[in-house]
Amino acid sequence: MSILVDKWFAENTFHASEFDHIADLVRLKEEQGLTISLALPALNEEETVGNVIGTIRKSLVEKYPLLDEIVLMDSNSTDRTREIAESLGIPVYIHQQVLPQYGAREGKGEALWKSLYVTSSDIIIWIDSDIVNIHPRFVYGVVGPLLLNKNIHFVKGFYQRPLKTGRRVQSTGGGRVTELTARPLLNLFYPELSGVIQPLSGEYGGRRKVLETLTFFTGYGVETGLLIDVFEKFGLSAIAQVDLLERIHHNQSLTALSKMSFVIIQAVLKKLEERFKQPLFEDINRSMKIVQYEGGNYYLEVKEIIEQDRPPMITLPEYRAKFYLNKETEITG
Ligand SMILES: O=c1ccn([C@@H]2O[C@H](COP(=O)(O)OP(=O)(O)O)[C@@H](O)[C@H]2O)c(=O)[nH]1
Ligand SMILES: O=C(O)[C@@H](COP(=O)(O)O)O[C@H]1O[C@H](CO)[C@@H](O)[C@H](O)[C@H]1O
Repeated sequence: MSILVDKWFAENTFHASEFDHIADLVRLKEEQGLTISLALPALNEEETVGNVIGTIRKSLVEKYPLLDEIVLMDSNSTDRTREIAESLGIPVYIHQQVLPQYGAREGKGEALWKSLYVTSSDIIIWIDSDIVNIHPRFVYGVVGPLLLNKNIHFVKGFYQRPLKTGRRVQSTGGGRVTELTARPLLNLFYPELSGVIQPLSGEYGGRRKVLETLTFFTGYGVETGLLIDVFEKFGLSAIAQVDLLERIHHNQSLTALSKMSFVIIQAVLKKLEERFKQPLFEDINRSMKIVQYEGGNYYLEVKEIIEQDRPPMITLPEYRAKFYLNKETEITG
């Protein structure tokens, strides 16, 4: 196993600087007849979303036509996120209003799942919209391996992760759920994925023909579930990772990340049930007691946190009608 992981790590780990001749990427994209969409998940990101959109669009749409589409997939923000995005002229969707016949669930994964439906390209890239040090590399670095190697179907970014708490910024320390929950669990149960440096990174993407076949967890389990599913269905060689240098984002509180961890553990347990084809954990407790401390007193806040998933987008008739109807009629005549 270790040799397999080391070989993968050597062969499928890239650096963003390998792809900074963006004109070459555009040429590769056109030679392969591919299109590329960027979907931005956002929940109350008014502080950063405008700079994220402006920076990426200036470099990767206006200067170099690498991206064919940029959309914002909003989670019903209550701040100016949508207003800012609309003022910059990009399509804005509220995920709760997309495919309403399937209901609306809270969460980042729901936004990403529905972004498959509203975008149209062969390759979909996601980046978080709370990136403080945004740079085009967060997108072209993920696109690069997909254009370089047709056998790579899914690319994850990785980076140094400073941690900003209050006014203090430490050069490392971020990625707390990654280091304390996700990577330990993957090392325990999916050691083949132990070479993935940032399994939870929000900067990643892949080919539509792969992503549309995967289930999506609707909350913060989405990254974990997709990574495991791509590995299980397409193999480790279908996955690559790219060094995006450093990412500074809005760090959530430890309490918020404790809930995120609770979700990610559920995601791994669900994937284990699928691997062993047995309902191993269906009766586990999903009502979390969260310790709160206020005014010198402790109390327990009880919150039910159940990570749900959505079926592969390809199973939706609405999706097939949008992407395959012509092909189906071509075949059936
Ligand atoms: O229900 C949600 C929760 C989060 N996000 C977005 O998903 C990205 C990552 O979320 P967050 O920053 O909360 O996670 P963290 O990076 O702190 O783990 C950010 O762009 C959020 O705005 C979203 O679109 N919908
Ligand atoms: O990597 C992590 O531990 C968490 C929290 O990061 P920080 O400790 O606030 O830097 O952030 C990631 O996790 C989320 C759940 O997968 C992703 O949605 C985020 O994009 C990613 O930043």
